[in-house]
Amino acid sequence: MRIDIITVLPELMQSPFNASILHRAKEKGLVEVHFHNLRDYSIGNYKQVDDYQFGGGAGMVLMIEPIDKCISKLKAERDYDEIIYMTPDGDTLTQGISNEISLKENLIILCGHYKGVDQRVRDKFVTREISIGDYVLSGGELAAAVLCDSVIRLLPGVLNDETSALTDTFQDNLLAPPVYTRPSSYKGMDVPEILLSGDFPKIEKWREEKALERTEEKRPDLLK
Ligand SMILES: C[S@@+](CC[C@H](N)C(=O)[O-])C[C@H]1O[C@@H](n2cnc3c(N)ncnc32)[C@H](O)[C@@H]1O
Repeated sequence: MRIDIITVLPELMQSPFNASILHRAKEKGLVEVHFHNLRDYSIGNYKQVDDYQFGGGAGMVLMIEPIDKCISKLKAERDYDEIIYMTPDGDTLTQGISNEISLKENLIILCGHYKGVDQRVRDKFVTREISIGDYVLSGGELAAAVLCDSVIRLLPGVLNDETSALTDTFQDNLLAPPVYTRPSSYKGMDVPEILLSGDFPKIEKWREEKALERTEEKRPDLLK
């Protein structure tokens, strides 16, 4: 998979991609992530990427021309499956959306800033709009990092044991069951005996029951 991220703050994006699973995925050549500084496509003597909004009002708007220049350059080099705009009024990110996007090959992710991007960018270039929740961030960078993390960990070969992602919360519309590790007893708190039994069919059944119990208790909406 290749991901091209367009941003006015590429420096904000470095660290999430240089640690842990995302870093490993890049090292293994399973994903390529490229950052494009929108300021490299700025226009005019003042190297502008944003301007006041028509009609007045507080907050600058990212202009269409630098974004058009950047996207056109990328599209001239390869085909993209999706051009995603991170925005609080997009579809709320779910595991299902991440699963679906993990099957794509080439993605552009556009990060907004200030009041967002000129609406014509959304009308003309963007194929999908994604929000990471009902709150407003200062820019799309952290949201893009969240989307990328949730997608990249699903790519074959990224996790040491691929079945791990399949047993995570939200896969199968269930929350994950509780997990424990050593020691089996700590200050009077014992790990459920079944997990120490070595009886894997029974352990599997116990996990299914606990996943269902937890979902009924915390997220009954998922069961509907
Ligand atoms: C300050 S916000 C702009 C909010 C916009 N004026 C509005 O009310 O919808 C700046 C940028 O942050 C990003 N952003 C903010 N909240 C987000 C969220 N919940 N999910 C995804 N992106 C978000 C978007 O790229 C947005 O263009």
